[in-house]
Amino acid sequence: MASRMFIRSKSIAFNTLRTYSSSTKLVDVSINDKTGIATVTMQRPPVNSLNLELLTELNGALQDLGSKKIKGAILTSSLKTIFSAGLDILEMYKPKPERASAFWTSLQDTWLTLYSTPYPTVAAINGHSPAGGCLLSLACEYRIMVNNYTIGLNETKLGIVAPFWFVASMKNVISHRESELALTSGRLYKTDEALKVGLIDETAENKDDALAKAEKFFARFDAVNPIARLLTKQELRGETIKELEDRKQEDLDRFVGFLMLPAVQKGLDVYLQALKKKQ
Ligand SMILES: CCCCC/C=C\C/C=C\C/C=C/C(=O)SCCNC(=O)CCNC(=O)[C@H](O)C(C)(C)COP(=O)(O)OP(=O)(O)OC[C@H]1O[C@@H](n2cnc3c(N)ncnc32)[C@H](O)[C@@H]1OP(=O)(O)O
Repeated sequence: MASRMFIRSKSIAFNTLRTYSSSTKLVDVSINDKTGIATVTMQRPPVNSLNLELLTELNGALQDLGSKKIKGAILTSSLKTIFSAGLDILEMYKPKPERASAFWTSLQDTWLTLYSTPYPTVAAINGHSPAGGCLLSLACEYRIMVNNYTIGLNETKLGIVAPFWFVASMKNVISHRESELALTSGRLYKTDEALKVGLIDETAENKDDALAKAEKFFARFDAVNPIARLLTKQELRGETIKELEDRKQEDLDRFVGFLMLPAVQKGLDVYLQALKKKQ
């Protein structure tokens, strides 16, 4: 990507741990030379809502890492209290069909990339993570969440429906029963509740604690053959990936068609007004 800036800073004393860094406007990537761990940071204030541009940059960054020798990648946020507010509602509210198609395709592609990375992935969830934010976390292999925030697939609360691959992402992590209860009611779990049902794997005191715990997770693979690890991951995730690949166009058509329904637009309008009135 033309706007991407590559910096190699081996000789800079204050930055010796960050020998590779690639930063776009919305996504920062740094690789710690000592640990081999990449940190991918979403940085779209105020809430890291996932619009076409953020998704495109995120997908590009995750793909680039596939060609580097890294031990693992951590997905996190630059914001103090929000991991990601999910899909940018403004991409779905009164959309132009071409933009809506490009937007949804970029979400499908980002999920496919993240769900199938050759390197291990951890979501360091350092803030609220509703809907699309939860989806990104679910696509990682391990989730560590800072205390006192919320996470879940709350689509029904917006009058929209989580597509089959959102549902599959959830069902591959927590039980079918718990998924049904959570998705139909649009439940957002607090950190400790999410831990109880297995939606997250560990809690953390703060972001630094989450990053330290992510490093420990990657260390589990020190004594594991990387090819065996990757083939096992592919075996476990392959069916879900194939289903979206096979049904990509159908899923896109459903999304765009769904957005054009007056009742859906009305629901989004009400939700947006409620968000704004909150202050
Ligand atoms: C069978 C057919 C299937 C077809 C498929 C069809 C449809 C499915 C499609 C998609 C699935 C959807 C997935 C989603 O991700 S939808 C998005 C869901 N997200 C949310 O519900 C989160 C909403 N936000 C919040 O709850 C809060 O903002 C927060 C994240 C908890 C942060 O709270 P805080 O108090 O810190 O901030 P504010 O609430 O004041 O927000 C600041 C500012 O940001 C705006 N904003 C918040 N979230 C979003 C968002 N997701 N998109 C766009 N904008 C957002 C908010 O309105 C404020 O704006 P302002 O202008 O007032 O400053």
